[in-house]
Amino acid sequence: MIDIQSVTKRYGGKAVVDSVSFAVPEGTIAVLVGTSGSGKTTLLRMINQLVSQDEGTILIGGEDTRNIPGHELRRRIGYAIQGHGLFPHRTVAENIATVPRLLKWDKSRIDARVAELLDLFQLDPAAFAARYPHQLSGGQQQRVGVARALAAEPKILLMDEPFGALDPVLRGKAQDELLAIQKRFGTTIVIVTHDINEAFHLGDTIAVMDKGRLLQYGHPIDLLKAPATSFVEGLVGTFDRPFRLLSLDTLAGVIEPGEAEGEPIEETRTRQDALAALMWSGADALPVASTDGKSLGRVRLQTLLRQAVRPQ
Ligand SMILES: Nc1ncnc2c1ncn2[C@@H]1O[C@H](COP(=O)(O)OP(=O)(O)OP(=O)(O)O)[C@@H](O)[C@H]1O
Repeated sequence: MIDIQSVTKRYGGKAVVDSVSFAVPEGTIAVLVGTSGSGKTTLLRMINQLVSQDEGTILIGGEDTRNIPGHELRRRIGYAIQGHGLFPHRTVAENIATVPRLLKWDKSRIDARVAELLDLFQLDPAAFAARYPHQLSGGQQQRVGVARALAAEPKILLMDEPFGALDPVLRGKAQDELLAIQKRFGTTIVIVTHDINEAFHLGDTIAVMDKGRLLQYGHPIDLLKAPATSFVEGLVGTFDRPFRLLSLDTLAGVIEPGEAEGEPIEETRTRQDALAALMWSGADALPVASTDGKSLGRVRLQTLLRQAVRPQ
């Protein structure tokens, strides 16, 4: 658990983070969104004490971060930034091994961890371990950046616009990779993004910042159901709300018995994906299949439309 209590940071007398409080439960993803200059990066960097707060307290697992030496804290907390920040004169393997080496892991453990992470990010160790960052594509560099942040198995991962430089297709893949990794390791993640779609896709909770203040913090459904201010309402998109709502859940829960014509849709896809497929095909029901291709029933347009109504 990361517990941020009334944290303030001032530059030149002006509060750029202004008495912000919220808690991120263990094993969940909190997304920070908001206007440019609203204090998101500053807040993120206070969690690992790259920036020290002027007021307030940040507790990690109940421990006040100011009582933990900065270098130790930053070894315990993974940090990935836009543009990945890889060391240009170190190989991919050496980059990923940075923190395990500082922690004096033995060589065989480091090698095994590097190989595991490269595999996990679908970078063949034989082809990539010995390359230098400039010999990788932007998307590959970004994955190495996240792999490096995860190398010492941190319980907490901070990410500042990690996918900002990726094209939409790679960005979607990187998001899904992150969700899979988070599920596997139970990592607690705080991620800054400008992309509200990314926030809804990744966030168990979303924190909306404006001018240093936290306007709202809650489950994505809370933001849709009861936006705290007109700024939040505008951010979640008045016209997009029903689609966002459908994007939060998979098809499990709306599958009905029966048959339907057409290409089956997998049960792990979102309800928004199913609505799009139904609209595109002009059908009023589609077959649903499990990931291994087993037929599970059908999803009906009418059922999905009922799910898109403003929650009470
Ligand atoms: N070291 C610093 N010295 C002075 N002012 C700073 C410093 N770091 C940040 N600021 C100011 O604090 C405010 C918040 O900056 P921050 O980078 O946290 O915002 P942000 O929400 O992450 O912005 P963006 O989305 O554009 O990255 C900005 O007005 C910025 O100019």
